[in-house]
Amino acid sequence: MAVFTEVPPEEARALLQRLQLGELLALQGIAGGIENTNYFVTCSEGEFVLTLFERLRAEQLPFYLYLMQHLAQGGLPVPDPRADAQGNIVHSVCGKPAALVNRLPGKSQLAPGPQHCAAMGQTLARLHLVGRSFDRQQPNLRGLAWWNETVPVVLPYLGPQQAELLRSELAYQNAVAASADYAALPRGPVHADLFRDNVLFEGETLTGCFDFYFAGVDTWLFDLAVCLNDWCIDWATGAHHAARAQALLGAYEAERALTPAERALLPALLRAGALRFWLSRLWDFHLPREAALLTPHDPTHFERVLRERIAHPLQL
Ligand SMILES: Nc1ncnc2c1ncn2[C@@H]1O[C@H](COP(=O)(O)OP(=O)(O)O)[C@@H](O)[C@H]1O
Ligand SMILES: N[C@@H](CCOP(=O)(O)O)C(=O)O
Repeated sequence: MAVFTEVPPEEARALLQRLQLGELLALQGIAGGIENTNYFVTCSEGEFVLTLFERLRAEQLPFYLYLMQHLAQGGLPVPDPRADAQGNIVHSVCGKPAALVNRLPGKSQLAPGPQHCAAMGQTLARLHLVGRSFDRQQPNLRGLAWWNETVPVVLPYLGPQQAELLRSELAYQNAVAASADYAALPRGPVHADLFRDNVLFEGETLTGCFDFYFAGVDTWLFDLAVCLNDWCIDWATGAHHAARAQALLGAYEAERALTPAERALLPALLRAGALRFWLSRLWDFHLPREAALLTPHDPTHFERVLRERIAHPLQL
């Protein structure tokens, strides 16, 4: 994690009191994640996760928190935010906007096999389908507009070959986004960061998906591409892993078949998914923030994934 803000026990006790969750038994900073401050909270009413939002504004939070509530009510294994007696699910802790959600069981599977990938594909398709009846709107704030703003910020830190790749990929993605096939892609709420470390398993059963704080309305295909780029590659080289990808895509399509436009644009959106995380990792690496427990992610990994996706476009 990151603990950007140290939460004194009395602040946690005050929140538990407002939410009628009983006595604080333990408060433990979490070493995982890079965006927000997270603590495991144990109290007489159970186990929870307290998140203090460090970069997001309070007005952005209802979209994420109500989306989680909607998906949880739709039967998906996602955290359900706790409300106070007035029904508020955005709280304030240490002067920061905060949420308290149930702690999901299980552990991340960082070396998933085809069965785990199939479970991920099935859950992702269900998430998309249940999300259709969610009526709030918020764009993916790490989408094309953000890429266009961020490329000039990170370019000065790059060597000539990296800079050329970044510029040419951005131009390519702007052209893709202007195409008729792209306009035809089905859209809805997407998680947009469903990496292995944001998913929990017990054995081969998927028991949790969390960290919805990059969610937004975007193409379902982008969400699928983000998953494939993390779950279904050779993690050392960034190369496509056919068996895991077939498992993930097959299980996804058993719930929702891809449209012709989606099949046509999957190679382009795999590149988009790699560009998005190369950019955010470059930003975090070269323009880091202070935090008590923060391990920045390696940007060169997604440069490799992007080069792989360009050199070997996926044929469905
Ligand atoms: N609802 C949850 N249930 C169980 N563990 C959680 C939950 N939310 C967060 N975690 C744990 O906290 C860690 C950091 O959370 P994450 O949302 O990834 O942080 P960040 O928003 O900073 O990226 C995760 O790796 C996981 O171990
Ligand atoms: N998954 C992203 C970064 C976002 O971190 P998370 O801990 O919030 O998932 C990456 O790997 O770059």
